[in-house]
Amino acid sequence: MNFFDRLGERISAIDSIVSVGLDADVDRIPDHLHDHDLPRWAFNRRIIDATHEHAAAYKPNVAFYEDRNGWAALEETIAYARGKNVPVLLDAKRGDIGNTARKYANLLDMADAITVNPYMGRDSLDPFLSRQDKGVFVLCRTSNPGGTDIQDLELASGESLYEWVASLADLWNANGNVGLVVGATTPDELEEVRERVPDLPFLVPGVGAQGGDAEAAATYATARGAGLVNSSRGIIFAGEDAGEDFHKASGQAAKQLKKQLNQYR
Ligand SMILES: O=C(O)c1cc(=O)[nH]c(=O)n1[C@@H]1O[C@H](COP(=O)(O)O)[C@@H](O)[C@H]1O
Repeated sequence: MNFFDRLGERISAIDSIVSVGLDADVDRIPDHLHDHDLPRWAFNRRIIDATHEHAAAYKPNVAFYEDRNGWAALEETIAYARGKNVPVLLDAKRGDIGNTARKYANLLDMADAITVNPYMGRDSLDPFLSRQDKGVFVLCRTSNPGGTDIQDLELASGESLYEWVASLADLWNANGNVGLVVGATTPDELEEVRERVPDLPFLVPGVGAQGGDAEAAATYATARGAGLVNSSRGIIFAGEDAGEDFHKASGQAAKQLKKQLNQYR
């Protein structure tokens, strides 16, 4: 089954478009977990137990696992999340020449979807796009302040680069497996991109810690029954000062975000 059909089923089943970002910053996980062999896995397991009823997807950002023991923690985390029937979107932002991209695309063997960077063009994404059963989220208008530096540049056609990327991604969607990443910190752009590509589901990061617009995020994220609004630090570190009970606050934060977003869907 196509990734977005599976995601749509998950969203309907739990009535939630929340993506829980598993950005397990080793410097912020509670002290008592540092006795474990894989502290990030111990942390994520508790977060998943506390949040899975509200999680349409989990989104581990690989940056938080790219060091010694990180990969083992990531593998355990992904297997556990998928074991709970929650799709896993690997936030890897890959994109390289075709020969290298072929190898990067092997990441999809362990996850349900991935984020990719379109800067190097179509051939750099082909190895991902050809995986018909997996989701491919193309960076379009990112949530960070520097998102304006390149993505907002006006092309000769009068449209901006991020608008052009949205249209290209639509062309690349022959397998029905392409989505876009559009940040919640730029609600006007979210609306514009949604008008331009009515059929592409969005991953909308930037609510919570980055202060993005939850109403706009929920209003524009969904297409073909699928779409995600992600919060990472706002959920997983909600109980940072609660010691051994840290995960309870994360469960509450995920539930709260679900309710907030559901007001606008
Ligand atoms: O691709 C992403 O997920 C992403 C794109 C973007 O434009 N902005 C953005 O914040 N992200 C990721 O989404 C997560 C946001 O984390 P919080 O700010 O803690 O909610 C991080 O993993 C970011 O790398």
